[in-house]
Amino acid sequence: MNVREIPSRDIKKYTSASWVDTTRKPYVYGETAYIPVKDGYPYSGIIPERKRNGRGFQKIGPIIAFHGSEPLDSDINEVIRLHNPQAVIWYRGHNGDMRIPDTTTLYGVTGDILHKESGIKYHLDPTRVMFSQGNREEKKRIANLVQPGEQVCDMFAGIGYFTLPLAKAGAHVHAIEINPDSITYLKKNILENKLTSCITVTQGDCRDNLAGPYDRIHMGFYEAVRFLSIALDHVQSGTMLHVHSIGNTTDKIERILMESGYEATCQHLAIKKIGPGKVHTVTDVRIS
Ligand SMILES: C[S@+](CC[C@H](N)C(=O)[O-])C[C@H]1O[C@@H](n2cnc3c(N)ncnc32)[C@H](O)[C@@H]1O
Repeated sequence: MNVREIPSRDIKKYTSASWVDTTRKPYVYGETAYIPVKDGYPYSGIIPERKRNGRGFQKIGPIIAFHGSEPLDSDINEVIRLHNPQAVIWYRGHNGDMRIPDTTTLYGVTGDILHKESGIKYHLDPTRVMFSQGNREEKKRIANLVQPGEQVCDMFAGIGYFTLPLAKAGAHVHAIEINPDSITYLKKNILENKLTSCITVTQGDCRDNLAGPYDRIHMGFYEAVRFLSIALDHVQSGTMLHVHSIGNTTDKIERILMESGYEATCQHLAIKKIGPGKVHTVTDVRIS
């Protein structure tokens, strides 16, 4: 398929251009989009037609990560040919509450890399700390909700996945993280994005380090519901909590709110599919 390579952020600008072949879908990998070009129009490259059952992968900076079952040699060779990555890794899953990746390097050399997303720079080593591109839209949604000067707590801050977009949107963020490796990247990313004046970092268990009341509490952890009653000790009227889960846990959340004596409104949203029949979700809880 003939394509033109453009920055992904510009994709909407080209939807009605005369040269775009709208019968085919563009490929979007991180910051780059490959737009299918109609016959007879100039193109900048050729990529194979998307295979119906082709392997999906994530591009984290210059590293390509396959998730799920072990990729075939043909999958690996194809991504090397098309994307010339620094390394290709197989991400089998992650371990424990710190979400430490379980990976095998299939090609090249891994290490600290720079990944850019929505104008934010993230330093990380994807074999040491997790990164999910599927949360990109959720980061934008949350950042759009922020009012300048808000006091926000990010209870599971990691390397700054949500902390950095929240701070860039004008919040003051208390970022709590238990994994020392993630803390190292978090501090580096705060400096890199020039957000030192609006983020306070605490290394440790969020259950021991909350210091509310906060205007917003971000709980970006699939088991966030387990931490809800502790978070509720740090809210005030109007506080918004974003409680992540797998599947719909709104009933559980409403029960905890009731038992803790809080009135609130809940809105449940899907973020991404994470496996057969498994959806990563968020419930927005607004305390009355
Ligand atoms: C952002 S990742 C979660 C990604 C995904 N939503 C999930 O649940 O797998 C969660 C982060 O929370 C951190 N974490 C886990 N338990 C914690 C705790 N009790 N206090 C502070 N941070 C914690 C982990 O080290 C990890 O960096």
